[in-house]
Amino acid sequence: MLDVEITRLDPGLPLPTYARHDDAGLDLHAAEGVELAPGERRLVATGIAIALPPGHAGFVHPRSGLALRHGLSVVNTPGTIDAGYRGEIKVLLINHDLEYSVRVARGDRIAQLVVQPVDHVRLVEVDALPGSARGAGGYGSTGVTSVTHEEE
Ligand SMILES: O=c1ccn([C@H]2C[C@H](O)[C@@H](COP(=O)(O)OP(=O)(O)OP(=O)(O)O)O2)c(=O)[nH]1
Ligand SMILES: [Mg+2]
Repeated sequence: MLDVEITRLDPGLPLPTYARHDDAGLDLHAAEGVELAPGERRLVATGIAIALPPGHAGFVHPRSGLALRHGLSVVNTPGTIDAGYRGEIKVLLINHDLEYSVRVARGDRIAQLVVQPVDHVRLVEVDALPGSARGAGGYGSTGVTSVTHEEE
């Protein structure tokens, strides 16, 4: 278990917690109530600031239940929290629903923060890269699926 220092910029909110003990993400609370019209995005405060240890980063992920039920997600998913960042963690919410507004109340758990170790790499420039089975293949190179879209 890694200790991460946190300050509450909004003492009226509970600290983020893992909803279940082996969950990957700490649920982040909204520090303000907001209403998002269809397609609207809004930067929402969480009332906390943290000091991640060097060699780590935090990633702000959407919550699947809110995405499924309301189309509520994170624009820049996952948002990146740098180890050196001491400002307030904010969540860039977006309402993907085409019809309905989404209302978020202060205190709602709007997103989840996953803390992970991250490597720094030293880039070594070469004339040619080593071969691999995949090579430059991508974008469905391993086969097609039965997924379709409606033709105009
Ligand atoms: O969802 C997010 C994403 C970022 N941040 C904060 C923490 C992060 O360390 C800082 C910068 O984020 P990022 O590097 O993604 O933004 P940028 O556009 O590259 O800005 P900068 O030039 O400040 O790095 O903003 C958040 O609070 N929430
Ligand atoms: Mg940046």
